[in-house]
Amino acid sequence: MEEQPSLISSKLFLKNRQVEVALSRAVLTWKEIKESKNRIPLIPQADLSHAVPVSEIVAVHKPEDEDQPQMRRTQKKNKESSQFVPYAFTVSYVRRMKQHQWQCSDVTFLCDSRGLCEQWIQVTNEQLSLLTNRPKSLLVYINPCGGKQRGKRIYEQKVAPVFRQAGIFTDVIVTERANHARDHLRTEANLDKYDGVVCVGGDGMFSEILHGLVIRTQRDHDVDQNRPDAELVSCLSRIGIIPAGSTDCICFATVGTNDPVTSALHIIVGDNQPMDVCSVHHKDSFLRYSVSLLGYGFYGDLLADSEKKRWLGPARYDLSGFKTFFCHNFYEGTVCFLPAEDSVGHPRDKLQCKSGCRICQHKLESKEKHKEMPEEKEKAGKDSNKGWNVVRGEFISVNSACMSCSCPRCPKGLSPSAHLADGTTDLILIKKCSRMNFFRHLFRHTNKQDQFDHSFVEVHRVKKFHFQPKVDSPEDQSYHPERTACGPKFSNPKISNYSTAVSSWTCDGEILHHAAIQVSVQHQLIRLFARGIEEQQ
Ligand SMILES: Nc1ncnc2c1ncn2[C@@H]1O[C@H](COP(=O)(O)OP(=O)(O)OP(=O)(O)O)[C@@H](O)[C@H]1O
Repeated sequence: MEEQPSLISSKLFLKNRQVEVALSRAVLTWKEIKESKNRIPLIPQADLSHAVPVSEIVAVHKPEDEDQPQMRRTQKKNKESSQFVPYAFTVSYVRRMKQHQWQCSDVTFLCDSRGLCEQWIQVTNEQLSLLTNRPKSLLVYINPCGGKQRGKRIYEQKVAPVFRQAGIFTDVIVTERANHARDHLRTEANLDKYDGVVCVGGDGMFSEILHGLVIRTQRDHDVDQNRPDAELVSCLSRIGIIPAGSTDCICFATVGTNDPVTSALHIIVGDNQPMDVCSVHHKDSFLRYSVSLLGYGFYGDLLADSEKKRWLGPARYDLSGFKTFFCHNFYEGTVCFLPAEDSVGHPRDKLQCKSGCRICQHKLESKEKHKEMPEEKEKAGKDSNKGWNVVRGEFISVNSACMSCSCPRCPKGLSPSAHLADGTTDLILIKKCSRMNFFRHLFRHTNKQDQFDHSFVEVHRVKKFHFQPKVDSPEDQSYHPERTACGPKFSNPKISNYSTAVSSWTCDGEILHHAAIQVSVQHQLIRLFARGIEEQQ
């Protein structure tokens, strides 16, 4: 990397040691200076040098600005060692720990003049003020009932102090009922006042924020969400997720860990991770948005059962998982899908979506090119019935993973190579097989073997898909699939007990009331305060 000129550099003290400290536009560095025994000039010790990118500095302040106990301890220590250098300033910065965890670390430098100390604070603050991607004010929604009901405590004890330190203004709303956050965002929230929205809770709470923001944006732009082919308008506000739920799958897949302080720091440094969203329709009416798992059959049954056991807390997923596995139901239906032919990736290519993902980037570039060629777009529109594939059969599970869906329970995820922002979803079809074979498939989610390498599993990277169960559920009775674009005709045998013939869809943990659905991927509809999973350093 090209070395940039220093904006300020001085010999300061760090604890009892003399250090050479320098700040450039890009990086703050400090190196210990040691006098060698034979008194040749001062020699910097490379192994004692540190470099912090300016973009990862949280704040700079005088130690007495701080009200935290940790800071008071630092001050006390400094007093003991600073009889000769009484002025100090502290730089708080992001420090990478193991497993993608970030911590806010402090380093306090001692100077022998007040003027020098103030100059350092001023020059560093000037550089921080140039980082325009950082949020200055945030609207925070806390679900006090999610996960182990610790959302409020997590926010107050771990997150609010770091936001305060970074000088972020916050308005906090503790929700009083389900859908409080969604309704507030949809109708009342003055979004112009904020640089982003923070969700303290689990995936269900995130889904509320997602719906509130997306619905509000479409309404503000007069977009009819009931039209499955409507081109939706991307949301301007970024969303930050402070994990405080039971699974926190979306936080884990976009940050790499479920740690509230790590998430708070990603918000402070103003990270920006675009994300695809699936819109789900039944006939011509909008049902829901999804960013992670849409699952019919196994996962739909599992979620429906676990909802009845909410009182069990996170353990409900294990219990319902066992029960659903032993029931071993399968469901007849037809899946039509439009493959993502322009995608450079494939669900089995083992190319994981990481920070700065090349595949998501490629898609964005080709979208920009496409925008410049309206006649091609028109042609594509006219041919919208072309290219659809049809699979009929009995399925244990039909899943669509818009992201890897990795979580602490399943670190590889349902589709390890799915991408956050490439405009596609991975459609996984698990056809009828023995219970033992299904177990083998599930077990491969926990080891290095390819979970898609079975004769009864198909996986496709798609832009759109439709599902029609063989038997209509009561909610679907008025649906006429003969009229859909991909046009397969379905018989409707009179089976009186539909509950054994039709499963339900789970859509990011919520149960849908229709089994016949149409799904479209909306490319980069939202943005998160995250950067995707970084390569381990
Ligand atoms: N004040 C509230 N009272 C009751 N329910 C609420 C309240 N605020 C939000 N909710 C609802 O609680 C549901 C569950 O919340 P959340 O997602 O935060 O936790 P979880 O379900 O335990 O975690 P996960 O979704 O990660 O498994 C959400 O669907 C949300 O709509």
